[in-house]
Amino acid sequence: MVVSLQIGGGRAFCPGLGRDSRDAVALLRNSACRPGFKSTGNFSSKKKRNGDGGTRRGLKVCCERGATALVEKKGDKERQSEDGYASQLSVVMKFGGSSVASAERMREIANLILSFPEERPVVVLSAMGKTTNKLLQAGEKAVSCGVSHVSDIEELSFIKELHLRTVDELGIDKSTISVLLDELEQLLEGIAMMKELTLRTRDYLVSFGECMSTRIFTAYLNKIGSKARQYDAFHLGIITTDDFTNADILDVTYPAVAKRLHEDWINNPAIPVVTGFLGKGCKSCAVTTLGRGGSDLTATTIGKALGLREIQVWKDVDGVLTCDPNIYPKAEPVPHLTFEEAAELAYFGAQVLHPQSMRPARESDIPVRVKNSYNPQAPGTLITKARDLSEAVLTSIVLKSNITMLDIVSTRMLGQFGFLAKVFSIFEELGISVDCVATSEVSISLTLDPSKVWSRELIQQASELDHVAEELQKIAVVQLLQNRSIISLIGNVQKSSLILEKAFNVLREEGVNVQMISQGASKVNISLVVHDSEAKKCVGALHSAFFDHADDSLPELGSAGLSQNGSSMHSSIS
Ligand SMILES: Nc1ncnc2c1ncn2[C@@H]1O[C@H](COP(=O)(O)OP(=O)(O)O)[C@@H](O)[C@H]1O
Ligand SMILES: N[C@@H](CC(=O)OP(=O)(O)O)C(=O)O
Repeated sequence: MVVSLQIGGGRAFCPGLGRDSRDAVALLRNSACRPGFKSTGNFSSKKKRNGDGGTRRGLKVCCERGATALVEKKGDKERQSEDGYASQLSVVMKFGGSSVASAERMREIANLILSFPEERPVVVLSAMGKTTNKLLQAGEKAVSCGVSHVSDIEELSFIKELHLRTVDELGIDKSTISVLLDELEQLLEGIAMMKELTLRTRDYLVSFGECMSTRIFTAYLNKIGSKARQYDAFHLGIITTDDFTNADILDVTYPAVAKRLHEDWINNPAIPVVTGFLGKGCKSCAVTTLGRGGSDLTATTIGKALGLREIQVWKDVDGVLTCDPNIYPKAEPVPHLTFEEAAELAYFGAQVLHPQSMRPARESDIPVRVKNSYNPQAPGTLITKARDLSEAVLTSIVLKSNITMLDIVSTRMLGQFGFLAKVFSIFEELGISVDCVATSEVSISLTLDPSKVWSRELIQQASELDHVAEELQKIAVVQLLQNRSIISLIGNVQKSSLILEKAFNVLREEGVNVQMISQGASKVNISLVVHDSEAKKCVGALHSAFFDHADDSLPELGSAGLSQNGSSMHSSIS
């Protein structure tokens, strides 16, 4: 593109500027500066008064001779990072464990990143392959194996071998990770000595995975001539609550991360490579983790902090699929989702996205693209604020197994007020999170969120459930139903009657009794609770009915499932 750039009187003008001002930055950086004015790469956003009294946003560009050019921005509103600067970085590219599982995969990922020369990415990485699980298993074994046997722990040998082999195959220096491997062994010896693995230690233990993968990848990028800089999230400014193993990101994170990445880039541009999944506890200052799969949340947090154009999460599947492919292999990619649909899908158990990861993206309205690092040509799934739902019926089916359901029937008179409040105050007091709820005047069915008790010991979970039942029994008859599954139908709930009719026809044909139905205020999700033993069969049959024939016409009418109202079935469709 020919760009006429005049620098003089503090003003530069680029006619035909591309889709946003970052194009101008790229042009300036490369060749567009007038001879004698070489861009220093120091750009910041500035508002300029225009003729009719309004303001237009432009880029203040500092050039080598100290001249200042103002590049007018036309078109879209320019994105601002949390520290007020226009970000020089354009996208986040997050790669999950399977995308960085070996030296070969790391080479492919490096090529993939470099195949987008127009992008200036922030790279977020998970630990290599199964490293996180192996670290946790090693920690469990260390508790009981005795200090002198730590070096024999199979998982420790696996981790050492994998990382040393990777370093070797990539031709980078062993010292990149050897200190960390020594520290890891010492930590396991400490666990063996103490004979305990606290949640805090567990987080520190798993952090070795991301700390090693990012160091290896950064060294490799530098080796092949692409300047990169490694960051540990806990030193970058990702500040969290002190809820070890399931920490929440605090708002102070956004300006801190923006400032650090921005300043480093200005002083010495290099591709930032950040550890996913990790943070720093606000009070403890110890390493925390964001819950399993938390690197997705790291990516969207950085995207929001810097006000980037797009957040990409690269996985081992062609995007978000109509169903978990491990449950139903014929699942197909969903081209477009809203933040709300994606959040609901993740929250109700689709492993493909971390449950909290959509929040920062939605708050800053930054599109998230889910792509396949094994098949980069596949279009993937685009997640945005809104999409055309006029033709949409069902988007995806999600299965969450092994959940506990409670049927609670009041022992007081019909219509007794305060019953629901009392029940929920018991859950609040005990710090237990509830997933799905369906109510009538004197009874409640609900399911408990397993992710919130995921980190607790099984034994502790069992005694907590007993405690809940004990408290509830003071005001109600309580039935604890275990081994249940929630099947969530994510879709256009404007068509809920069609979805329910079709779904219940299918379930009737399968001879399955639904034990609870819940449709929340989000209007994108209808949840059905069935017994674990029937759940996979139901998902397969529902998928065939809704997706495999691409035929969403009304099913034959019949006395379908809505007329099944066993004692524990509630419908709270609003
Ligand atoms: N609806 C779904 N769409 C896509 N993948 C799903 C879905 N439900 C479950 N999965 C599983 O999620 C995996 C991808 O998520 P994850 O393992 O966290 O990726 P990564 O480690 O690359 O971030 C897939 O391999 C697939 O087995
Ligand atoms: N390594 C962490 C964090 C993570 O996000 O992993 P992945 O992107 O591979 O799901 C985990 O296994 O939970």
